[in-house]
Amino acid sequence: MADAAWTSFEAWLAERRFEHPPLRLAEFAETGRGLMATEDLEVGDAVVKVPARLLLTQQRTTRLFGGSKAIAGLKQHASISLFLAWHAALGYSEWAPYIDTASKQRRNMEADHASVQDALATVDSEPLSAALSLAPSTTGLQERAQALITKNLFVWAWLVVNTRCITLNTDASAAQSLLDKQPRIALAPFLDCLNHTPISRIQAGLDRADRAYVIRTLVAYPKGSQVFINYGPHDNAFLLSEYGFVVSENPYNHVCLDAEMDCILQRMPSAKSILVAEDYTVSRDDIGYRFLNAMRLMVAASRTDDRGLLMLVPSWRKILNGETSHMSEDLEALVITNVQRLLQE
Ligand SMILES: C[S@@+](CC[C@H](N)C(=O)[O-])C[C@H]1O[C@@H](n2cnc3c(N)ncnc32)[C@H](O)[C@@H]1O
Repeated sequence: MADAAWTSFEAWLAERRFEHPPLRLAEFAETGRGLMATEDLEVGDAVVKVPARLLLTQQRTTRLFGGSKAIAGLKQHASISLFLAWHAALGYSEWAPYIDTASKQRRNMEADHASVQDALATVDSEPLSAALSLAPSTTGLQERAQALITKNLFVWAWLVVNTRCITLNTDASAAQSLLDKQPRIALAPFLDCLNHTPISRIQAGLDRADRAYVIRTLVAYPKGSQVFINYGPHDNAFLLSEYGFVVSENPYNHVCLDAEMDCILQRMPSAKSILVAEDYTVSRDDIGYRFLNAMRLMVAASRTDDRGLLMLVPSWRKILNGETSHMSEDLEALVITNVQRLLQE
């Protein structure tokens, strides 16, 4: 794929001593722009190693505003978006070759995915006004930012971050810190040209020895094929709203039955008072655990009165605690019949 923006991006990477594995930008019929292996990749090979110094994190974006505490106080998504919008507006930024490759994707998204309009509706313009009002006016930055950063530009930057950022602290050693801290996000040049497939298997994380964010593939790729990473266990509804695309045969697809269940529960006040009515799902290969257990209680409730149900609740709770698999053979057979009927409807 001959692309002037890509050529200058490659030169930009080389100037920064970023050596990437044998991948190049290419256009693919199914997925659009992505990265192609120019040599065979074996299991365990690095797909990308982004030097830590090139990761666009909130710390870096805060430096743009001279370390202003007010900017550091912004949420990280807003802060990185602001950095991108600001550098895109300047036009002569040292980040321009990277920003140019990222901006190509925006046009794809707008042209191809009506759902992006929904995503735009959810973009909160607050970070922009917060950023602008917080920027120290004595430096003239506030006035310049107000003149240069339009709402459209900021929305573009917001979408770039949304669709291209990685989460840094996902490895096992950071699991504990994830419990009490927000995930730390970053833009990672070059890595963010990799497309998603739910069947790719990867190992990803910060490598202290390499001082880089490293992704290794756990599946082999022959020369000439598209190399994928896995953005996470997302169903198509999530992929569409967050990234603007869907994949066929997505094993994470599921149907939410909350509305149907709520309708049934309206007629069963006693069961409704026991169940938390949400997150009832079924997928192609799996009947959601919450859904199945709710059906067990509802079937039991349909065969008895309120007092009878209260007597049954302890044995139903045993299923929740993993102490038993069902309340009785009879009830379980009825549950299966009811689930089948509901799914056919
Ligand atoms: C991190 S970027 C990947 C590189 C991007 N395709 C590009 O041209 O720069 C994420 C975006 O790529 C596209 N994408 C990723 N995986 C895809 C897939 N399997 N099918 C279609 N589009 C995909 C979507 O537009 C998504 O928002």
